[in-house]
Amino acid sequence: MLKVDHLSGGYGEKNIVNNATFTVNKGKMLGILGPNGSGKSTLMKLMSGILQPASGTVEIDGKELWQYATKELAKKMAVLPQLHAHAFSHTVRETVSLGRYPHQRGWFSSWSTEDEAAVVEAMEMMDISRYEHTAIDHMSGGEQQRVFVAQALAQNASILLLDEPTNHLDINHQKELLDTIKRQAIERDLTIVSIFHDINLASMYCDHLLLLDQGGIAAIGEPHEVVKEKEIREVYGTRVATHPHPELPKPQITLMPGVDRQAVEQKITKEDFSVSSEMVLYRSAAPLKTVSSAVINAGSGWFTTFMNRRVDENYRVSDTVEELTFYIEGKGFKSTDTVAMMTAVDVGQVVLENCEFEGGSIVVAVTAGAGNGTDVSMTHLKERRKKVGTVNTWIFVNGTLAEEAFLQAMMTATEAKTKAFQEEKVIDPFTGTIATGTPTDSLLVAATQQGGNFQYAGPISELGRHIGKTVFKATTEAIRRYRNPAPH
Ligand SMILES: Nc1ncnc2c1ncn2[C@@H]1O[C@H](COP(=O)(O)OP(=O)(O)OP(=O)(O)O)[C@@H](O)[C@H]1O
Repeated sequence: MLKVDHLSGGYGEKNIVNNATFTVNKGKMLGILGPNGSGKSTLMKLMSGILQPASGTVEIDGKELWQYATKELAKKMAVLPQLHAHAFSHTVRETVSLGRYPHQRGWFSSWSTEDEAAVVEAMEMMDISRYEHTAIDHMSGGEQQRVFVAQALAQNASILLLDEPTNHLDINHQKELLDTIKRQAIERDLTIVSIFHDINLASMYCDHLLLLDQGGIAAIGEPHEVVKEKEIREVYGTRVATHPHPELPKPQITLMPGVDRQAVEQKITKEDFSVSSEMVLYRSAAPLKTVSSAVINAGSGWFTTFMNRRVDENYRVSDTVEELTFYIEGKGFKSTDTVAMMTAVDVGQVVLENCEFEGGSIVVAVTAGAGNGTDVSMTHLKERRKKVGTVNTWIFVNGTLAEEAFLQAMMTATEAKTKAFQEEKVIDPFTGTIATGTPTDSLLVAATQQGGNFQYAGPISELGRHIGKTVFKATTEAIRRYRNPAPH
């Protein structure tokens, strides 16, 4: 265990680090974050004993740093300093072997099988064995960095202090290095303290984070307690947005540029939509912020092309995404910039509605098939397919939506669709009750993110009221057209 208690110090009279108190337990990894000059390296130097503290203590396993003899301390603690352009002419193997010095009695006179095994293992872990005989001044910055990490690992200390270990490394080597270090922490119960400039990497790999601001601890805790928009903005002086990592319960940040988005001013109306027997298509002049359950590019993103494609009733392919991607590209659109849905319903019967209101307007497009009407409260049957039936609903908003407004718009639209099914008395053929939708319905909300601000889109908000009313109207009309198609 590493314990830092009321630690202050710096260079000469002036303290750079002020009153730092924290502990790092065995098997845990602490990330130190902070802007340039905030004192991260100085704190590390105080922790490793390179600098004498002005006050406070650093304890390893209950004993203060100064009570350890140099070699004894080196067996306990390995340090990876910030890498500078030094021109060593040692080979990789020689450099890594230097990590074994605390285990030597005389210089290399007592090279043991244990020393050899530690060096070989460290070189393998850092993927540098093939450069074993290369002089490190002939290697790239990233390769050199891996050599020095291998040297620290070869030391076999229970505490690792790392100053920007991912400096110079490409994304794959950053990941490989941090995976290795993290695995070491878990398997060998190592205590790791590492300085990071990359907040996202630190959040992903560290158990705890410490945010330094002008030598003082501005925040300490689990990543979700430290990586917060307000804290990061205050300490780094830059605007960020936080969002969850897709696979891990760790927050990530995205920088917000100081330069505004160069958006083309536009107002979407239903007259901009093209309808053919093959598809309903809308192409926007500028990317629209979109949330959808489409087949291609579901989830959230920014897109300019929106497609509702008609497929044959007997359309069956093994990979729908691949087939639809191919179709989109074949039509001359970019699949990375297109949100696409499919339906077996006659898309020529699409209902398009404009709705103007205070501060904005919306366009709603609905294609509906009611042959597979499903009562969601009674869906106990597995195979339900009867006839053609999918409701694809698009809502385009001329306005700026907050995150919650996107989700509320989807809820409001779903309720409006269900009400339309009720109004049109669409029956679930398997249960005989009124259907609430179909099993394959899709929904899309896209906004220009210009003009009026809409924080909410629930049923009593200005935007929600109009979404509810317009989606209900368009869906009832689409169901009527499905039942009683108008000639083209
Ligand atoms: N050897 C030194 N002698 C005197 N002052 C120093 C020395 N090293 C650093 N400083 C000062 O201490 C302050 C903190 O430096 P430190 O290197 O700890 O910051 P850091 O957070 O690691 O920065 P960076 O992100 O740029 O690496 C700086 O203002 C710096 O000028």
